[in-house]
Order: sequence, then structure tokens, then C-alpha cells
Amino acid sequence: MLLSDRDLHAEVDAGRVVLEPWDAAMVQPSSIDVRLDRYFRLFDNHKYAVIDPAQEQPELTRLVEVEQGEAFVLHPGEFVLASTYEAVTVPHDLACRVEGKSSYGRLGLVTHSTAGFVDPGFSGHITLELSNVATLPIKLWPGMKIGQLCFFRLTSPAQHPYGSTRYGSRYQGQRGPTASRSHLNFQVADLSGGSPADGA
Ligand SMILES: Nc1ccn([C@H]2C[C@H](O)[C@@H](COP(=O)(O)OP(=O)(O)OP(=O)(O)O)O2)c(=O)n1
Repeated sequence: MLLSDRDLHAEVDAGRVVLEPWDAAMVQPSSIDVRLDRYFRLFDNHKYAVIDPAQEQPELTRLVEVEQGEAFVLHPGEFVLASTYEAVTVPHDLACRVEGKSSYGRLGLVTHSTAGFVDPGFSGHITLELSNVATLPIKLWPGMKIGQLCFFRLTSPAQHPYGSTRYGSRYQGQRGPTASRSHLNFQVADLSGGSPADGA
């Protein structure tokens, strides 16, 4: 079930859903708008020949802070990490999706490249994977509404919510745009069990 504005206000008032800082004016009919923070992570492509999810690549991205009153210019085809201004806490019986805003989608701004899911139990800033699919640069103004969070009620509370030791929870408590931690607990399955040619 997708939570309505009425349910969202009740969850926030009960202290179960937490957005910090909280602004009740951000509540939409069945979502809560979130704003863009002023920190960005740029890719330093010249530092590595290839992105390898199995390896720690600490110099792959670099943090940039935009000055007060200035915009960050995202060029066509460019991909950067950004962050919500709000830190979000999701209770154990809700999950959340990060969605874009139609007005910016119409300009060619993509808010997340593939990861739109926020687990029950997650707490922290949400890292945005921003890209520009338009053919002109787009100005990103810190503080602008950049996306919206939709909350769903689970059929039962998660037995092992995000942040419990059961799962990796590599981004619990993250602050600001956070680079990939894919190298932690990186696993590949043993694929030696058969091939499509076996059945031919
Ligand atoms: N655009 C997004 C989407 C999600 N998250 C946060 C909230 C999620 O609960 C957490 C983990 O997301 P995934 O489970 O999709 O990522 P992984 O499986 O790679 O990480 P983990 O091993 O920590 O679960 O990252 C985020 O900051 N920004």
C-alpha cells in the first residue's frame, strides 16, 4: 500500500518516519518532496582505466561543495553523485522509493540511474545518481526540490531490517553523496553448473 498524505503526516507525527530537517510543506498527495544538498561527487575518470566494482577505488570520485547562491552545472551526458538535503529514517514496516520530479524529467534531468529503493530500517542521506540526458547543460540549484519519496507499508515488519548485522547495510548512516562501496563483501556466484549449450 502506498501511503497517502494523511498517512505520511501521521507517520511523521508519530516519529516513525523522520526527515531532518522537516518541512510539512514538502508533503505531496502521496509522497514527500526532498531537496538537493550543495555537495556533489564528481568522477575523476583520468585516475583509473576502468571502474571495477570488485576493487576499492578511493580516487574514483571527489567531493565538491557549491558556494552559497551558486548553481552546479550538469553537462549533457555527465553523471555525478549528489545527496538529499534531508536525512531520512524509515521504520521497519515501511519501505520507500526515490522518484524524480516531472518538471525536471521534462528538462532531461535523471534523478537516479537505477537505484530507487530505500530499505526498511535505513537511516541517512539519500545519494542521488544525477545525469543529464538533454543536449544543453542543466543548472542544479542547491535547495531546489530534486525528487520525492514514496512510502509503502510492508505486509509485516522486516525481520532483519537494514542496519542489522544480517545484511551488508553498507550505506547505513551515510552523510552526503556517498561513493559506491561495492567492493565490500563483493561476491561472484560459481557459474560452472551448466551452459545453455548443454541442453542443445
Ligand atoms: N538512490 C538511492 C537508493 C538507495 N540508497 C540507500 C538506501 C538503501 O537502503 C541503501 C542500499 O541500497 P541497495 O540495497 O539498493 O544497495 P546495495 O544492495 O548495493 O547495498 P547494501 O549491500 O548496503 O544493501 O542505499 C541511496 O542512498 N540512494
